[in-house]
Amino acid sequence: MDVTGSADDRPMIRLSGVGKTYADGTVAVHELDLEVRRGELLCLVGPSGCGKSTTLKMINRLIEPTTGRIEIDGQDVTRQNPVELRRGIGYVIQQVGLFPHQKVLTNVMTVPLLYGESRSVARDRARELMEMVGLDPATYADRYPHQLSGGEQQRVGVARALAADPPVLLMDEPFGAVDPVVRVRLQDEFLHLQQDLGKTVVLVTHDIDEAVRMGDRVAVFATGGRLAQHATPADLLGQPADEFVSDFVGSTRGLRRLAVTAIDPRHLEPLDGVRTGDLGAAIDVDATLEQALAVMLREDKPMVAVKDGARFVGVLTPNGVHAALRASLAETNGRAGEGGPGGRAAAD
Ligand SMILES: Nc1ncnc2c1ncn2[C@@H]1O[C@H](COP(=O)(O)OP(=O)(O)OP(=O)(O)O)[C@@H](O)[C@H]1O
Repeated sequence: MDVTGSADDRPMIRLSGVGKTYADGTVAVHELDLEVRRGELLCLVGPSGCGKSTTLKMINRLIEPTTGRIEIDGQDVTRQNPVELRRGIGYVIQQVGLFPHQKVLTNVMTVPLLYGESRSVARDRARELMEMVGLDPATYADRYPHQLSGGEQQRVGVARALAADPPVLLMDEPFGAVDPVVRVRLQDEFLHLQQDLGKTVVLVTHDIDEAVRMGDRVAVFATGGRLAQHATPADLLGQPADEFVSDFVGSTRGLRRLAVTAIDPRHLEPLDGVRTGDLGAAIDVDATLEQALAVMLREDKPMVAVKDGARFVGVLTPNGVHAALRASLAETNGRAGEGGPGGRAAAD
C-alpha cells in the first residue's frame, strides 16, 4: 500500500498565501490558502468586490498574483506557458463571449479547430457537445447567438468551455444573466452533467443559495479578499464561522439547510395504518428534506411516502422533517465542538 497517498489524494488546485494588490493599492485578495480536490465543485461566494473574480482569474493567469503560489495538479502555474495552461482550463463567464457573426456550431467548433482538429472532427465534437448541454443541433446549429435566449447562450458557453475536455473548469457567475427559473434549471443541468464529467470546478457567485446548492464545498469571502470560511454547505449553514458569515448566509439558514440535508430513515414512521389519501407522491430515500416538504405542499398532504428503489421504507411527516433537521444541526455542532469540520478548520 502506498502510504504517501495516491495521486488522487493530491488537490487538483492549491493556492498558498496568494495575494493580489492592484497598481492603485487596492488589496483584492489577501493571503489566500485554498485547496480544491479532484472532481470537486468549489463555490466562491461573497459580497461584491471581495476578490472572487480576481481569485478565479489568477488560477488561469488572466491576472498575475502579487504574492503566493498557485499549483494545478502539482505544477506551479507561473512556470507554465499561459496559452498551454489555459488549454487545460475551461472558462465560462456571464457575458458568454460568443462570436456574434458566427453560427452556434461554428462558435463551438472554434476550440477543437484551435487545437488542430480537422473540420469534420471539430464539427462532430461540436455537435456532441451541443447535445451534451441540451441543445439539439438540428434546431440550434445554424442559429446565430442573437437568435438564442439567455439560457441557451449560456449553454453554448458551457459547451465551448468543455470542447477541449479540460480537467479544470472555472466559471464566473455562469448563471448570473438569466431569470431565477432558468437559473435553477441551468444549475440542475450543470450538476447533472458534472456527475458524468467529474471535472474540478471553481464557480464564482454572489448568490448564497446557488453556492449551497451547487458546491461540494463553499468558500465564503469577506471584503478585502479575506477567506471567512471554507466548508461543506451543511457545515456552513449549521456552523457559520463568525458573525460575518452568519449574516451573509442569513437568518433563514435553517430553511436553506433543508435543501442540503438528506432524509434519514431513522425519522420515518411506519407505513402501516396510514390512509392512502393522506400520502403525497412517493419520493426516493436519497431526496432532500426540502424535496420532501415540496411534495407535501404541492399536493397538500400531511405526509409523503419514502421509497428505497421499489421498496417503501416509511412515511415522512413535517415532524420527521423537524427531527431530521435538528439531528443534522446537532451533529454539525457536535463535530465543531470536537474541533471537527464546521469552521475554517474544515478548510483542508
Ligand atoms: N484592475 C483593477 N484595478 C484596481 N482595482 C481593481 C481592479 N480589478 C478589480 N479591482 C478591485 O479589486 C476588488 C476585488 O474585485 P473582484 O472583481 O475580484 O471582486 P468580486 O468579488 O469578483 O466582485 P463582484 O461580485 O462585484 O464581481 C474590488 O475592490 C475591485 O474594485
